[in-house]
Parts: sequence; C-alpha cells; structure tokens
Amino acid sequence: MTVHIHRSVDNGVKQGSGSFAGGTLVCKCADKQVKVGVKGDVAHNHACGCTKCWKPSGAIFSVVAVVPRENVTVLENGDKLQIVDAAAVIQRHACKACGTHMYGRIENKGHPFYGLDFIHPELFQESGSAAPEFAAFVSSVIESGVKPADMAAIRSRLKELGLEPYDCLSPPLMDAIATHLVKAGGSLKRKLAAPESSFPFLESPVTMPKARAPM
Ligand SMILES: N[C@@H](CCC(=O)N[C@@H](CSCO)C(=O)NCC(=O)O)C(=O)O
Ligand SMILES: [Zn+2]
Ligand SMILES: [Zn+2]
Repeated sequence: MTVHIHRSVDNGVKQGSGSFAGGTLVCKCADKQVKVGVKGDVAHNHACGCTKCWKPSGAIFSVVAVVPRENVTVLENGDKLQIVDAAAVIQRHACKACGTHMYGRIENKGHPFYGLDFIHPELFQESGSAAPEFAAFVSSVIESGVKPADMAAIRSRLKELGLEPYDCLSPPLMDAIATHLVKAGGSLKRKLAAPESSFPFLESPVTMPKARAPM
C-alpha cells in the first residue's frame, strides 16, 4: 500500500536552511489572496493527524508549526479571514473563500502555548523554513475516516520518513505542558478522572480557575 502522508513530506522530509528569516503565507485563492507575514523561522514543526488542523486535499496529515504571535501580521485581504471555531482552544483564522487556515491563535493567557501561533509552513511563498520533526495525534486520523487496519502502514511510513509517530504531542512538548500545569497549581490526575475533551491536557489551565472558585 502506498501511504500518502502530505505532499510536502511524501518524497522525503526536506531539511530547513537553518537561516530562514521569515516569509509570507499565501492562501489558495486564484485572486485577492490572503497574505500573512511571519518574521523568523518556525519551531516544533510537525505532521498532525488531528481533525482540527487544516490539511490540503489528499493529505492524511496536516503539517503545522508554531511562531511567536507577535511575529505574525496580516498583510493583505484580511477581510476574507474568519475564525473557524471560536470555541476551540486554537482559533484558526481561515480564508472564507478557499478554506485555507492562515494562522491559529490561542487567546487564553493561561494556556501552556499562549504566545505561539500555529501556522502551515507549506503556505510560505519562500522555501527554507525548519522541517517537520515528528508526527502528532497519529491515532486521530481514524476520526477522519482512515481505516484502523491501515495504521500500521501509516506509522511505519512516518518512521521511515524520520517523523516519529506519537498519539499526543512529542515527549518534550508533553513535558512542557505538564511542567506548565504543575507551575499553575494543577494536575493531570483530576482532568483524567473527568476528561471533557479528547485532549484534556491543553484545556486544563482554561478550566482550573473555575474549579478553584469559592463555593
Ligand atoms: N482527537 C482530536 C484531537 C484534537 C487535538 O487535541 N488537537 C491538538 C493538536 S493541534 C496541533 O498540533 C490541539 O491542541 N487541539 C486544540 C485545538 O484544536 O483547538 C481530533 O482529532 O480532533
Ligand atoms: Zn483564499
Ligand atoms: Zn492538529
């Protein structure tokens, strides 16, 4: 079986230049494209199998990375942007005409990743941004219709590409989230006892203040 992960990695992961100074993300519209400027290189670039991240047609995975939010500026046709799901932790600003997600922003200041915007490096008109390093939320592709029987081949292909598959985020990112929770005075134990989302870790700081409210 030929496994297509995402066209930007299917022929091998292309390493970044190591000196990417930033660039412009461009949506898929034929005209009046939304353009978003990003200063500097991306970090934590990864393939994401979750149902929420934008995937180009034919891709099983999204390729998504983070940049500091202050480095992101809408340059052109910002009136075409709309938030896909205002209730989501990551508010994805997408082009109303072509559906491309231009940037995802976290507005909750207590969130472990507050201050970072999620972007799709394949939308850069320039080349050389840092390459994907791992694959996250791999099991979640089943939620998008992938057959469970195909998972072994998908994980095997990800490993072959050097994108270690994880069913949440990578260990360093999970450690960073756990550290943030401990510093914020929370614990995973309580959240896992009553998970209200498929990924409770990221929402813990959002719900913790409610749990602490005086009776
Ligand atoms: N099984 C779910 C998982 C969705 C999920 O939790 N996605 C993560 C990672 S997105 C980038 O790596 C997340 O943080 N989501 C928060 C949000 O999307 O707002 C599914 O597949 O839907
Ligand atoms: Zn568009
Ligand atoms: Zn995702």
